Amino acid sequence: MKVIVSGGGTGGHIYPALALIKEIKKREPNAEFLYIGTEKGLESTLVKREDIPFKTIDITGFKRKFSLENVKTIIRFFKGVSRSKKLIREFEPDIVIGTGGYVCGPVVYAASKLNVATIVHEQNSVPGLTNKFLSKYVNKVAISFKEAESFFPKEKVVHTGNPRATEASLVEGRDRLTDLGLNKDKKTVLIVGGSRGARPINDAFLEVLEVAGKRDYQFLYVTGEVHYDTVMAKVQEHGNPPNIKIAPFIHNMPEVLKNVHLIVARAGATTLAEVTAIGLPSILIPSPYVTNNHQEKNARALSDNGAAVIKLEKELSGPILLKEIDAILLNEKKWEQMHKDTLKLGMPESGKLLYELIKQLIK
Ligand SMILES: CC(=O)N[C@H]1[C@@H](OP(=O)(O)OP(=O)(O)OC[C@H]2O[C@@H](n3ccc(=O)[nH]c3=O)[C@H](O)[C@@H]2O)O[C@H](CO)[C@@H](O)[C@@H]1O
Repeated sequence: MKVIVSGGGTGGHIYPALALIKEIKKREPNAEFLYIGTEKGLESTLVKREDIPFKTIDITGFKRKFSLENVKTIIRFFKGVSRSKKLIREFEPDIVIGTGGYVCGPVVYAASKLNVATIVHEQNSVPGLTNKFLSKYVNKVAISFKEAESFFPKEKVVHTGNPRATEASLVEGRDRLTDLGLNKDKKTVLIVGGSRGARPINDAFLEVLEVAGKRDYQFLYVTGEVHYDTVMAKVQEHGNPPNIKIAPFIHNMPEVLKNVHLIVARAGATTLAEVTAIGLPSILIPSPYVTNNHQEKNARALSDNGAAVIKLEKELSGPILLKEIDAILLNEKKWEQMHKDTLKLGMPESGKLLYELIKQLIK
């Protein structure tokens, strides 16, 4: 099988693509892949770490308001389509799969025009602009939340879930805490603001750093690459508590998720696919800066089922965050209930479902 995958910008679009590649490789070791991304996006770092051929196109996002930038974006889009057609003709894929982010727009569109089988994978409960546009041209739309169904042509929608759920559920639970300077026998809270970090979450936690430093449990605090130096400076000022370890970014996050007891995070859809796959209780602070407030809707799908506690950014403060962490981590019964309710929402079979959809289209 020959597959082109395209998705990028942030981890939430890239990791599902990488997880899908892993899933196909597991079943068809001779399968060949080409990943198309942008040079500037996070995908250029993440995909290059894997042994996957990577090519780029030059494209920017579309602004919702009218602007001169949008005219340039349209020109870049058509240039991207023509470069994508070239790459597709050279590689001769059986299928082209887009996992969101604006880079997959020209790639998947070009494939549909060349009559190559196409799928877009939507991670969120409310789709982004690119996937909505592409849904008119593709053969199938694979969704992760049932709530996304109504945004797409009904006959094309298949509820596969997010292949990263499979990766998270299958990963070995080797001890990553010791590697990170933590105690593997203590309860651990992971604080992470999505693939690029989130300043409001960082600020809230920094407010209570000294109190948190006296807790019996410990923290793995992932700041995001761009915020790392600022946070580190503040942590040093507060005496660098030994039960709090700071990292800018974590590679192979599913391994770490298996080692922690609670996650405080944004409500990015791929993170949620991972936590539900393994039943990890969460405190979610949806980003209010995303299209159609989709993170809050992602988060509600969990909290409405007892799987997560939501704190909106406007009601977030350090003491409130620590109180919510205590309420879950120090109450076995509550933790157990959240664990069970979270697990019920998981779709660890997602990788297989998406693989089967691909096979159906290319047979
Ligand atoms: C600001 C923005 O537009 N965010 C969107 C973006 O978020 P973002 O890229 O933050 O998406 P997610 O939270 O869904 O996924 C992050 C991914 O990165 C991984 N990870 C994260 C931190 C780290 O240190 N190491 C690591 O590997 C996580 O395990 C996960 O696999 O894509 C998501 C999926 O479409 C959307 O739901 C989000 O709304």
